[in-house]
Amino acid sequence: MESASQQFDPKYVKVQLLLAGGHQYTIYLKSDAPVLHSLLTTIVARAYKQESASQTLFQIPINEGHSALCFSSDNLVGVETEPPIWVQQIEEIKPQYLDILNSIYIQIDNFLAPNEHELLIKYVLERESDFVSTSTSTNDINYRRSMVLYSFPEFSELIVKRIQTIIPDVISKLGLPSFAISQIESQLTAHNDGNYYKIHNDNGSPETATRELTYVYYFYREPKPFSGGELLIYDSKIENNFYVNAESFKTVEPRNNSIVFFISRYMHEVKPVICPSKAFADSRFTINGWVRR
Ligand SMILES: O=C(O)CCC(=O)C(=O)O
Ligand SMILES: [Fe+2]
Repeated sequence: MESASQQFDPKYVKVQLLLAGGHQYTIYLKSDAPVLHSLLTTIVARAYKQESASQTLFQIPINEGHSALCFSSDNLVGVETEPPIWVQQIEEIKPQYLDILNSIYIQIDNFLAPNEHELLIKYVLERESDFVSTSTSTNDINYRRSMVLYSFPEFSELIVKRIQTIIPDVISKLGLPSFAISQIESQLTAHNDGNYYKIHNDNGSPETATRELTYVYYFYREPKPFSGGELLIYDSKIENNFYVNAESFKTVEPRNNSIVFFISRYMHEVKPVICPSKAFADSRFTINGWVRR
């Protein structure tokens, strides 16, 4: 920290500190002074929201050492330097990725006993004619292609009861605060060759707003008669105070006799199913639904 007379010495840099609240201080620092380096790295770290941006205390002697300027690094808004010092941009860290909220899901294998799983497959194969084409709330015909069975009381009761026993554990594993469950809905779907469900969430309308959790139980005949049909669960980010999907996602394999739970607000999609036989019996079947608060 040097006197104003040194401002013309090329080894010195005139540094104007811009602090929160509109305060400004002008100091002169040697171009290789560690504190100058710290001031600049604080600005860089904060611009990129790095961990190293955690608070530090600057204590800078001024007035030839007769006074001290102390401030916390989080009050440092900017640094003006003369001659200009350009800080190298950090190319590989893109700030927006740091704000991504990672989606989490739970997948539990062997959810039903082998005999229950077998009976369920037999049950759906006998009810092919009761299946109807799915639709979406927007009635966009290109948004979703699959078949659905709305009434299957024997198995919906079984699944709902099983879910009730594990739901407190699932809620805590997903990091959600516990909530009182008002209802568990269920439907039975079949995705055959070329079927899909484009990106959507499950609680975006007034009628679905109380859905907290989505579950999907997968079942099909072995050997696996189709490929594709993965469930993609997108990570989120907040844009203009709204949750929107990020580009990144988790890929869920629809494993036979497994059940998946995730937060209904997450955006998700079902990739197209490839089922060479095109036989209904070879479909990717699910019992899926929603846990409402
Ligand atoms: O079949 C799946 O994997 C998910 C289905 C789904 O997202 C839905 O029915 O809302
Ligand atoms: Fe969904």
